[in-house]
Amino acid sequence: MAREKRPANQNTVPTPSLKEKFAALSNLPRFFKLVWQTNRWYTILNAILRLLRSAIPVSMLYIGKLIIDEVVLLSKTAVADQSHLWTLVAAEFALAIVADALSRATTLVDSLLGDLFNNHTSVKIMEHAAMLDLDQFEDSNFYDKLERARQQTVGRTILLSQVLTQVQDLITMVFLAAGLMAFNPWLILLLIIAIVPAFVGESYFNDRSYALTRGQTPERRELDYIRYIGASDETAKEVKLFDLSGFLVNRFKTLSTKFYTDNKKLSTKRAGWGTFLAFIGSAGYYAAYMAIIAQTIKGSISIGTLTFLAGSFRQLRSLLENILSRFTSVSQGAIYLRDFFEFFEIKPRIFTPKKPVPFPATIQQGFVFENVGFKYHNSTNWANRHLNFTLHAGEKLALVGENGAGKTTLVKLLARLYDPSEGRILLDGIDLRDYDLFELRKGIGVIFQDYLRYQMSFSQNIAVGNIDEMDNRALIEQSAAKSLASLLAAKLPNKYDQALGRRFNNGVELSGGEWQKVALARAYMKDAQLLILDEPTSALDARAEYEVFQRFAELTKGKSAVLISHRFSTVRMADRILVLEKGQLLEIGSHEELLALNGRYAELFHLQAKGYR
Ligand SMILES: Nc1ncnc2c1ncn2[C@@H]1O[C@H](COP(=O)(O)OP(=O)(O)OP(=O)(O)O)[C@@H](O)[C@H]1O
Repeated sequence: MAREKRPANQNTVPTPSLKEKFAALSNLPRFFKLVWQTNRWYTILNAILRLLRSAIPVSMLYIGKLIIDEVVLLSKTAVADQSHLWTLVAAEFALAIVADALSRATTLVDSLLGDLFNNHTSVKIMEHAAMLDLDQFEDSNFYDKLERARQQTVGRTILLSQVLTQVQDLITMVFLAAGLMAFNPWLILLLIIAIVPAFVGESYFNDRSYALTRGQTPERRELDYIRYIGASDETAKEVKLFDLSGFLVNRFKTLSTKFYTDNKKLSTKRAGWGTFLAFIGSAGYYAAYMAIIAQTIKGSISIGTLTFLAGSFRQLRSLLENILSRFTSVSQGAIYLRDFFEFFEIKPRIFTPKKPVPFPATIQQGFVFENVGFKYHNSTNWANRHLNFTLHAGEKLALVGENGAGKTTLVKLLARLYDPSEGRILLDGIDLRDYDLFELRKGIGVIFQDYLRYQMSFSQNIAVGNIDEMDNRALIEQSAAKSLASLLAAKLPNKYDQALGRRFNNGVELSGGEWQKVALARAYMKDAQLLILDEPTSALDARAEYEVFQRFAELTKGKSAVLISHRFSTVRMADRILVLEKGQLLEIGSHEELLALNGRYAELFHLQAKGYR
């Protein structure tokens, strides 16, 4: 998409044209559909309340006119019956009460509907984001879009009431204009002349501020990020030891000062022009006022009509001003809506085919890599290339290679977090892409080296391995026993219900190796056909690692497994070892075979063994 390639810099974000703004209004029906879906009863109630409110101003003005005319009449003549006058006053009083009640009811319904809308769209964003691919999350353009969509959920609540108020004001204006036309049509013309300059000014400055905010999205993300690393439990240790706070504060100051200066420049200019244009508007109003006064003196209209016309003119002027300036913010809101809906248009590229093959209950042959190559979308280098090998059913395969050799990428391809850029991966003779994605992910258990340390309870930290079994305490305890995490649970004050991490009250922090045992238990939560452990034991002490792998071999008998480790004491327990270099397969075979080959594996093995001698 051309828009995505545009560097998000304030100077390069063009201001939307009037045509673009009108075009953006076409997003409103879709927006209202979303509002309707949020809560149809509140939407209907809101419409009724606003319709009633729009008739109030003209009715008030008209009753006011009748009251004044009646007072003048009573003061000039000797009529004693004042009942008509008091009826009118009572009517105006009743109307004032109704107006106030309607206004409060509208505010209430607006805010309730707004809150519900906020929740509804936040959930939709979370659901949609969960469907998207890993590589989409690794794209900064995508993040900008996600960020803007998130901002929309709050901003759209305002848009909602703005659009509704706009409609209400338009109807009010029709009522008032009809009254004005009945007495003095040319006043409408004067009104328009008084309003247009202010509108043009508003519109210009709103556009500039939209462009400014939109252009600042990447920097705002950076600002949030700096704020987060500057003060969070996860980063505090490094920030202190490396004494980063000065560096972070400086970066924060630079960015925030730039925002402040940019915004200040615009706001100051806006205030200056706003004052001048408002002056033109006031001059128009007083010209009309003088004309009406002159007519009253001449006797061609009554004093009541004078107050009615002056009131109508004043109200129309502020209504028109509001409507016109609101038009700019509504249309800009509608342009933001485009960002919001565009986010929902991002479709995952990795999905279940229309007629998926069910994932095998027991893998028969295994996984076959046929000339598999993969390149990250933001990289020109191949992370994996020309991979040809078979992971047999029930086989334990270890991946060995230097940092960046492509081991993690290979297992991500197995779990279909990415699809190969070239070649294919077959499972029991069928392309991985033909299987049901959900079943595939259920059938494969993966623990990555950068597994998450959830700030949740001990049992929940294990249950995330198979969230459907969250309440199955027996299974959680069994899994913990398998990974040796159960010994740890026994020592915690609240056992399996112990909150982990320091973020929330009474949380207990674990050591790196202890966290790994907890994460490892996740792998045992499901009866996976293929288990992938990406350096899951790097933080374990030597004895614990030995025990973990002994158990792992026993517990996963008959199941396929892929292990990534830099420790050869672990690696040699595998049936076969695959040595990767620069993304390509260099050697494959059992520990003994590779030693006999005397190639890279043998070299690395002896290198490590020497270190222990
Ligand atoms: N998300 C990504 N986007 C772009 N390039 C990536 C991404 N992840 C990894 N790479 C690159 O792909 C190559 C292979 O990375 P990979 O993580 O698979 O290596 P690895 O063998 O698992 O390394 P390590 O032993 O350090 O964990 C590296 O050159 C790395 O820079």
